[in-house]
Amino acid sequence: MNLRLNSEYGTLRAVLMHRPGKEIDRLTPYNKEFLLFEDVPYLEALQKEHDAFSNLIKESTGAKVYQLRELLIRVLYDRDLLYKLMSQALEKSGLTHLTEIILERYSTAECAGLLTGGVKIHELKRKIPNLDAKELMDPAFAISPCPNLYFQRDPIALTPGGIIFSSMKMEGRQREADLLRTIFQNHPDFKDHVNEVFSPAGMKNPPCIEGGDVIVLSHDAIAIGNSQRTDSKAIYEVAKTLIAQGEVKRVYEVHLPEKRNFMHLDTVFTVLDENLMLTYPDAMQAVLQTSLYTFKDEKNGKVNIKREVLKESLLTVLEREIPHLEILQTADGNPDYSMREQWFDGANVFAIGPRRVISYNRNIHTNRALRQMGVEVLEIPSSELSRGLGGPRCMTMPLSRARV
Ligand SMILES: NC(=O)NCCC[C@H](N)C(=O)O
Repeated sequence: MNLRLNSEYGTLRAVLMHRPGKEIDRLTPYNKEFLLFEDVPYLEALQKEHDAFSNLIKESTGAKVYQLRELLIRVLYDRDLLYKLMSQALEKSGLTHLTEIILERYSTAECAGLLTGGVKIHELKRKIPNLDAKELMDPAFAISPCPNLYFQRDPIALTPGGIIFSSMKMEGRQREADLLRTIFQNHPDFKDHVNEVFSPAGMKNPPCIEGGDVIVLSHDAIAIGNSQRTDSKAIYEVAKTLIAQGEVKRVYEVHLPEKRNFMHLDTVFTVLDENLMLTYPDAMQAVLQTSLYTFKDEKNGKVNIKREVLKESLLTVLEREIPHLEILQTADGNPDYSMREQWFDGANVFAIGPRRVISYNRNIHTNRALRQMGVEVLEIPSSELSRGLGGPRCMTMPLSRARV
């Protein structure tokens, strides 16, 4: 498998997803904000909705759906990797000294469960009666849960030049990136196909970047949101690597306001075909500025890039990049409905092929507008899935698409 993507809409061949589990049941009214949820979902219903989504992908495309849990268990059979991930996970609570005993008492599959679903002190005490963690209260987390793990778009990103390992801004999501990096660098299906464009591993204070901010625009260009989650410094590093490789000629840095509903670039637009985009109309106005990185020169074998601040609106920039671009607005531009539907990720549909998308059923006005434009819209239930403030694109990490 060639872990590179040259479009957002080539027919889907393989995708990575995570069926939500125990980690969702860790959410309470008191920790939901820290853990980046708008509400406390009902796990069983959430799983049913997620199953409907993954089954629909399989039925409509025949694509292989990888499940994160299975990939994780496979790599954790390597004891050294398991040790490393477990002790990293215990660092925040100051309990790294428990790594060895946890590995002794829990099976590999159970350890995968601890790494994704988290574990509390009193739960550990049931398995390890004389647990040495007196300084911590029983209800405290020894390992914090990863309830956002079903948003597989964010811990990595695939570009035409290879893979970006995210460095996640919010504390509640940072461990997700460690899990994904470990899987891709070690799983036999992937490890020999990793061409690293960016990784925070080994950096002291890595700049942040999240997959939801990375969008392939055309054969020559990608856009990266400078957002609540992604820093300018990381965009510069990614642009330098991609342009030096020659896989991408232009990298656009799109400055978004730091607002919860614009958290990533893919919450404000998605690409549905060579020249069709779905956008949230307010976001087009809200974009503060767009900058462009291109090749500058090569000195002593090192490629330098240049950055120019573009004076036009984002719309003009996109229209220049994508000839004959058609823009469809969420809820067909109706100001009330588009605001409502963008909150439930109306602009965040998942393209499974050119002009073929999967969308939340609740976004009825956007879905109608898509159909009127000739786009095939497959719908999934969304009462619970949407409570995490992410949509179908956010929940999927395409690993292979037909080249376009
Ligand atoms: N690409 C995306 O927009 N992903 C959605 C992430 C939602 C998650 N609750 C978060 O706040 O990070």
